Amino acid sequence: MQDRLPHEKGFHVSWDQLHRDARALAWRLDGHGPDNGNWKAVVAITRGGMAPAMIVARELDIRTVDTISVKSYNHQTQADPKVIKFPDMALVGDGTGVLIVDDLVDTGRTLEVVRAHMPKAHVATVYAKPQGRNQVDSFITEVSQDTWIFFPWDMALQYVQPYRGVD
Ligand SMILES: O=P(O)(O)OC[C@H]1O[C@H](OP(=O)(O)OP(=O)(O)O)[C@H](O)[C@@H]1O
Ligand SMILES: Nc1nc2[nH]cnc2c(=O)[nH]1
Ligand SMILES: [Mg+2]
Repeated sequence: MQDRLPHEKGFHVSWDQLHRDARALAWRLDGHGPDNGNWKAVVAITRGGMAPAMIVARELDIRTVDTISVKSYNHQTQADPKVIKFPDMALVGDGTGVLIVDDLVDTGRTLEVVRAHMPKAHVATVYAKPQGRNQVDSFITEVSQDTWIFFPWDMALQYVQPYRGVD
């Protein structure tokens, strides 16, 4: 058995796939906000949540978009998550009517920190791993805990050797 090829070592998400999955997330959330089905605002968890948050906000016609910046991973190694920039807390309050959007939940530690500041918000991610799934109210696709998800902003198209490579 050969070593796995680079494109087999994780779950690789294209821009197109991300767009479809973020739209599916918006479809799931549509009409479920607390104000006659409407949501008050979207808060993206930077940086990975920004692209999905933009797509969700566009689909649900939510014009108020803010960010919360959490720093935890250095490449694939996790440190203690820290909030380094808060959203406008006067706007988001306890989180009622607020959609918090991130690209994925892995261990759930990032969301644990974010939820502590907006306990009534609805948390939505596009992808979820089992360990962090309970931190999320809505998600689209689950992958196994040992899968690394590669996002389009972290990748480039490149040549790969065929399975039966030439010597
Ligand atoms: O559930 P957890 O184990 O806490 O991991 C999930 C978080 O990790 C990644 O962000 P990262 O901290 O790498 O920063 P980035 O979004 O700026 O790339 C991802 O975008 C989530 O926000
Ligand atoms: N890109 C990426 N960032 C992460 N942060 C925590 N888990 C992951 C993952 O699977 N992929
Ligand atoms: Mg992130």
